[in-house]
Amino acid sequence: MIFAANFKMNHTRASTKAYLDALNQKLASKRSEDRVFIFPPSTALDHYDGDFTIGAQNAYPEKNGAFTGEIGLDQLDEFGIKTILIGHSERRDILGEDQALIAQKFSYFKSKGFEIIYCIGEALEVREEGEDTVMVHLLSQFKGIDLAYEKLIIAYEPIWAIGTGRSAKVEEIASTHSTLKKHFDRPLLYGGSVKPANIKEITAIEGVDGVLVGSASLEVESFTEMIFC
Ligand SMILES: O=C(CO)COP(=O)(O)O
Repeated sequence: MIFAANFKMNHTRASTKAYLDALNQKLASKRSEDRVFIFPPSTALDHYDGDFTIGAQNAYPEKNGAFTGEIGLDQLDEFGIKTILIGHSERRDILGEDQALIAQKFSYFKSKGFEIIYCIGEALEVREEGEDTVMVHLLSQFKGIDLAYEKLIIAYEPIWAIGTGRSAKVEEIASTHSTLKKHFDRPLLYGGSVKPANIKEITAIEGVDGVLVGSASLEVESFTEMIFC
């Protein structure tokens, strides 16, 4: 199983370090086949030792240059970061990233050999149109994305389940994952209100290879409870 923590705009450099120290101790007894990813805010990127992978929540698809407010390859290289999250709905919807920019980021970081966690997801009004419409929407978010990339992990995160406390139902996750998996042979994570109370039933679903967790990953006790569920 893959357990990925997306801190979003939470935690500081100091609190990330304290979190990772505590996480590291707990991970001493982790199942060797499980993988743990942490995506801290960019100000907390650093070299950290431990049985986990640190990734960037975002970066601009250039080495360096005149891109005010962004970080690029040079800033990630400084800390040996080789993992990136791309396509999160908050970046698509709040920061206005379109599919062309997302695909550009994908191609750039693929060319640099990054492991990419690529997010897709639909809004509630799309879900309400039914599974066929959901699929058309989700597949449109693969435009320009090489689904055969060997360092690709896909994360399905229905927007209506993110930060709402209301995860998608087991049947919805099972059916969406099984249809999505006809289109690629890569690990597929579920994200959206994953928490200790529902981790067992979500990770038991066929076609779920792991979880991408926001709110419930912010406390190290809660995140490790899920890893050891
Ligand atoms: O967006 C998410 C992870 O990327 C999910 O967030 P929540 O776990 O807070 O719903």
